Amino acid sequence: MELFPGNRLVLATRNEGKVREMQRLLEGRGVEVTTAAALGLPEVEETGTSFEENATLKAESAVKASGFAVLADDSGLSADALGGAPGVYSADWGGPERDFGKAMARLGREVKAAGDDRGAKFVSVLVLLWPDGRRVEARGEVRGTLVFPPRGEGGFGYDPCFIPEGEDRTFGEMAAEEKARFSHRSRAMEALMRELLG
Ligand SMILES: O=c1nc[nH]c2c1ncn2[C@H]1C[C@H](O)[C@@H](COP(=O)(O)OP(=O)(O)OP(=O)(O)O)O1
Ligand SMILES: [Mg+2]
Repeated sequence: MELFPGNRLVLATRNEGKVREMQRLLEGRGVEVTTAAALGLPEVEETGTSFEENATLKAESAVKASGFAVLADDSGLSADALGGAPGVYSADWGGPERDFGKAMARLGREVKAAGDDRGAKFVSVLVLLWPDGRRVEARGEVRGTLVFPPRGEGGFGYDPCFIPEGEDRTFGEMAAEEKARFSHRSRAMEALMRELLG
C-alpha cells in the first residue's frame, strides 16, 4: 500500500538547508519528494508560539494548496542563558535578509550579558499531514554548547556556533552526513518513522 497519495511528498519549507537534510533523510524510501518552492506554494505567516503550532500552520497551508501529503519542520535554537530564546523566533533573528552572522553575533552578546551559560539545544518538530486529515507529529532535540565566534562554513543558520554534546567541532565544521548523526532533525525524523511504520 502507498504511504502517500501518488507516492509523493511535499516538503513544506522554504529553507534550502532543511530541504537538503530532509531529502537525505528520506532517501531510499521510494518516495518522490518535491518542495513548496518547486510547486510555487504560498508563503506562510508563522504566528504560532510553539514549534508544534508553526509546523502545523505550514503543513496545513501546503496540504490545502497542493493536495498532496506534506512534511513540515519548525525548528530553532534555544539558549539556556536566555530562557530558551531565540527558540521559535530563531529565523526572525536573522532579519528579513536572513543574516545568521548577525543573528549569531546577537546571540553571543546576549548570552554573555546574561551570565555566559553556554548550554543550549536545537529542537525540530516535524508534522506529516495527509490530504484526508491523517496526521503524525514528532520532536527531536540535541543538547550542546554555544561557541563564539562561530566556526565553520558547513550547514546553515546557527550551525557554526553549536557544538553537539560529546563532540568538539561545531555543526558548521561537520560534513552533512556527520551532522545527520546527531541532529535534532534526524532524531525527529527517526521518531516520525517509528510512529509511521510502528
Ligand atoms: O539544523 C539547524 N542548523 C542551524 N540552524 C537551524 C537548524 N534548524 C533550525 N535552525 C534555525 C535557523 C532557521 O532559520 C530557524 C528555523 O526557523 P523555521 O521557521 O523553522 O525555518 P525557516 O524559516 O528557515 O524555513 P521554513 O519556515 O520555510 O521551514 O532556526
Ligand atoms: Mg520559517
